[in-house]
Amino acid sequence: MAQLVSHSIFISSQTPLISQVMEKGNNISRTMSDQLVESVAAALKSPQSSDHSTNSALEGSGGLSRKSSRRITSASPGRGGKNTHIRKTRSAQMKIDVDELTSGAALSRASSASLGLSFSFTGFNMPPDQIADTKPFSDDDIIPEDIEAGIRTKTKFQTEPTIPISLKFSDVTYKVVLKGMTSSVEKDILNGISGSVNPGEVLALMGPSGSGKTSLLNLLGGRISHPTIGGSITYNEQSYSKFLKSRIGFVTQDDVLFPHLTVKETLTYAARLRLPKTFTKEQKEKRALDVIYELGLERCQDTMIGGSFVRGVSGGERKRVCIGNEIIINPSILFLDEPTSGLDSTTALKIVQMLQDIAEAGKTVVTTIHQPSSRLFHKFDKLILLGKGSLLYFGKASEAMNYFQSIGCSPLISMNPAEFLLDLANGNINDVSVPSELEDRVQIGNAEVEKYNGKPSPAVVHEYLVEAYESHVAETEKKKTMVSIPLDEALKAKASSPKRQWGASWDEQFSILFWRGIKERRHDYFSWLRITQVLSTAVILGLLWWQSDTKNPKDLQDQAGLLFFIAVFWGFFPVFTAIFTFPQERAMLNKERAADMYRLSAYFLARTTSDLPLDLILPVLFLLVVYFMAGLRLSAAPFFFTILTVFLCIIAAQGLGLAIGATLMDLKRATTLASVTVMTFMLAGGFFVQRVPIFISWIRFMSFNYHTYKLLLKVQYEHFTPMVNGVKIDSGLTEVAALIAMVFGYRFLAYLSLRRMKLQ
Ligand SMILES: Nc1ncnc2c1ncn2[C@@H]1O[C@H](COP(=O)(O)OP(=O)(O)OP(=O)(O)O)[C@@H](O)[C@H]1O
Repeated sequence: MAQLVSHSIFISSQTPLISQVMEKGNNISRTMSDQLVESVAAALKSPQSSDHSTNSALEGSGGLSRKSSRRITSASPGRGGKNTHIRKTRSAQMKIDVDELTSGAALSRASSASLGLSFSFTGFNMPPDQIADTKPFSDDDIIPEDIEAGIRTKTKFQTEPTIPISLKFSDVTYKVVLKGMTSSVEKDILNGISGSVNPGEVLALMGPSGSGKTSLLNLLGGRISHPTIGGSITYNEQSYSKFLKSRIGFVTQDDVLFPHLTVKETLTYAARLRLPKTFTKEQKEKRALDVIYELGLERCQDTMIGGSFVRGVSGGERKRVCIGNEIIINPSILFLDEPTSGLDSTTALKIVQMLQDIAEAGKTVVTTIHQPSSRLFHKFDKLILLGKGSLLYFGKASEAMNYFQSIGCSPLISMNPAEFLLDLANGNINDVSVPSELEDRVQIGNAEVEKYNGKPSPAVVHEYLVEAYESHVAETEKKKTMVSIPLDEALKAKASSPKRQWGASWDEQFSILFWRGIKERRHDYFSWLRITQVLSTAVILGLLWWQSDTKNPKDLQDQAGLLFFIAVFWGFFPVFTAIFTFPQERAMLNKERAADMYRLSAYFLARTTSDLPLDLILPVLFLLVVYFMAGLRLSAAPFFFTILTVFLCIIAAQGLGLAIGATLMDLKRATTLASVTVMTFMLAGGFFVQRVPIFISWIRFMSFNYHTYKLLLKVQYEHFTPMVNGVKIDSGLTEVAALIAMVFGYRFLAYLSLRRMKLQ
C-alpha cells in the first residue's frame, strides 16, 4: 500500500515533466516520447508492475527524457532561474533540498530512495550492449551545443540501492609537528572547519594551493588518524567505523594503478576484490563491464594503463579508470582529490557532470577542485572556500557570490566566479572592490602599504574574510549542521558497525591477487633483456669451465670455483629483484588496504608466491647450459639436486630482499643495506677464506651462499672426497634446515614489517 501511494506521488510529480516532454516533442524523438507515455499509462493501469515499467520508462528511456527536459528547461524563456528547481523536482527521490534537510524530511526521502523504496533505481540491469547503445561517456557523445549549455547527452549513472550517508563536520582542526634539526614546531593545517554534505549533493572544496583542501578531504574520508586532529566528523551522526571503509570511495590526486594491466583487467580485479560476497564472479565481471561503458572506456578497455616507461591510455582515461575503481563498489560517499587536474575543459566538464549524476543517484560526493571554469563551478551544490587552512565560506555554491557581495567584496570586471573566489582567498584584490572597513585597516606608514600600493595586504584581506565569515555565517551554518537528521535506526547501526566487510574470502583474495601479480609482471619476466642476461652469463661460464674435470686437486679446486660462483650468482640476483617488491607497491598497498580490499596475509602470500613459478624458470635455463657445457657430474640425480639446491638458495635470498625492502620501504637505503649484506654473505661463503676468526665465524651460518655452496659440493663430490677446499662435506641436513629457516624467517620478518607500516 505504501508503495502504491508513493508510486502515485511519483507519477504525479512526474506528470508536468512528461507533459512538457510531450509539448516539446520536437526536441525528442517521437518514438521515445510515445514509449514513455505508453509505459506510464501501463504503469498507472498496473500498480503491481508499476515500479519496473515506470522505472524503465523514465530511466531506460530516461537518458532521452532527462536530456530533453534539460533542454526544455534551458530553452524555455523565463525559466532560466528554475533550471535547478526542475532538475530537483525530477529527481525528487534522490536529490535533497538543503533547506528541507533541517526538517529531516528530505533525508528520509533520500534514504528510502537509496534503499530502493522508490522508483528511480534500476540497478545495473542493462546489458552492456544496450548500455553501449546509449554511449554514456564517449568522447564522441558530446555535441558542441550541449557542451556550451553544460549539458551532457547521456544516461545517468545507475546503480543498485546503497546506504545514504550524511557527512557532518564541526570545528575540525589539524596540526602537524615539523621536526627540525634542533627543535620541533607545530604547524596549523586546518583551523576549525565546519560544514555538512548530504546524499544527493556535490560539495566542492576550493582554495589556493596549500590552503588545506587535500588535508580536509583526507580527514573527512577517514584517511588520517592523528592525535592532533580536533573537532568532530560524523557519518549519519556516528563516528568513523571500519564498516565505512567498504562504503567510501576515495579517488586520490595521484593515479595509483598497475601500469601493465589493461583497463578491463584493472576494473575486473577491483570488482572481484571489492564487491560483496553476495555477488557471483560473473556478476562482478559484468559490473566491471558496466562501469567501463558508463565511463566511456570501451574503446580503450584492452589498452594497458601505462606509466612512466610504458605508453598507455591518456591522462583523462586514466583518471576515469581511477574513478571507476571507486564507483565500482557503488559507494555511499565518494571523495575525489582534484579529479579534473591536468585535463582539458571538455573532459573536466564530463567528469564533473558524472559526479553530479552519481550524486543524483543518492550518493554523497565531496571533491577538491583547483580552478574550475564557470561551467564547472555551477555544477556544485555546496562549496567550501579555504584560505590558509581557515574557512572563508561554506554554503550553497550558487550563493557564494551574493555572500561576498554582502560583505562588500565584488568583482570590478566580469570574471569567472571561481577565479574571483580564489583571488579573494589568496588575498589578491586587484579588480575587486573592497569595503571601506577593509580599506580602513591599511595603516599609513606601515612598510606593507608601500608594497601593495596603498591597498590592504593579503594577510589583512585574509583576516577580514575569516572574521566576516565568523560573524555573518558561521553560527547559522553550524546550527544547521547540528540539526539531527532522522534516519532509519537499522541503517544507523549498520553504518556504524565496527565489522569489516571483505568482498572476497581469503582463498579468493589470494587467488585474485596471485593472478593479478602474474599478469602485471609477465612483461618483466619474459623480457628478452633478462633472459639474455642469464643465458649470456651461462654461456660465458660454460666456455670458461668448458668440460672441466676433477681428476686432480687443482682441477677439483677450479670446478669448485664454478660451484661457488653459481651459489653467489643465484644469491645475488634474487635479493636485488625482491628488494623492489614492497617499496614499489607501497602506494598501491596503502590505497588498497585503506579501502579494505584484502587481508594483508592474502596479499603477502600472493605477492611472494606469484613470482616463484617465473623466478624458477630462469635458473633451469641457466643450469641446462652451464651444467653440460662445464661437464658437471653427468647423472640424473645430481642434476636434479643441483636444481633443487639453487631453487632453495633463490627462495632464501628472495626472503632477505623482501625483508630488507619491507623494513626500510626506501629503495636507496634498501639497496645500500642489501649490497653490504650480500657482500658479507659472499665473503663468508667458504670459498675465499677458510680460517675465519672464531668471534665472527657465526656469520657463515647466516650466509645462504655458504649453505648453497656446501650443498653443491656434496651433490658433486660426496662420492669420492670428504673435503673440498677446506670445506667438509657432511649429510647436508644442517644446510637444508638453515636454508628452509631462512625461507620462512626472512618472510616472516617482511610480513611483520608490513604490518608495522600499517600501524604507523
Ligand atoms: N604531514 C604534513 N607535514 C607537513 N606539512 C603538511 C603535512 N600535511 C599537509 N601539510 C602542509 O599543509 C598545507 C596544506 O596542504 P594540502 O595538501 O592539504 O593543501 P592543498 O590545498 O590540497 O594544496 P594543493 O592544491 O597544492 O594540493 C601545505 O602547506 C602542506 O605543506
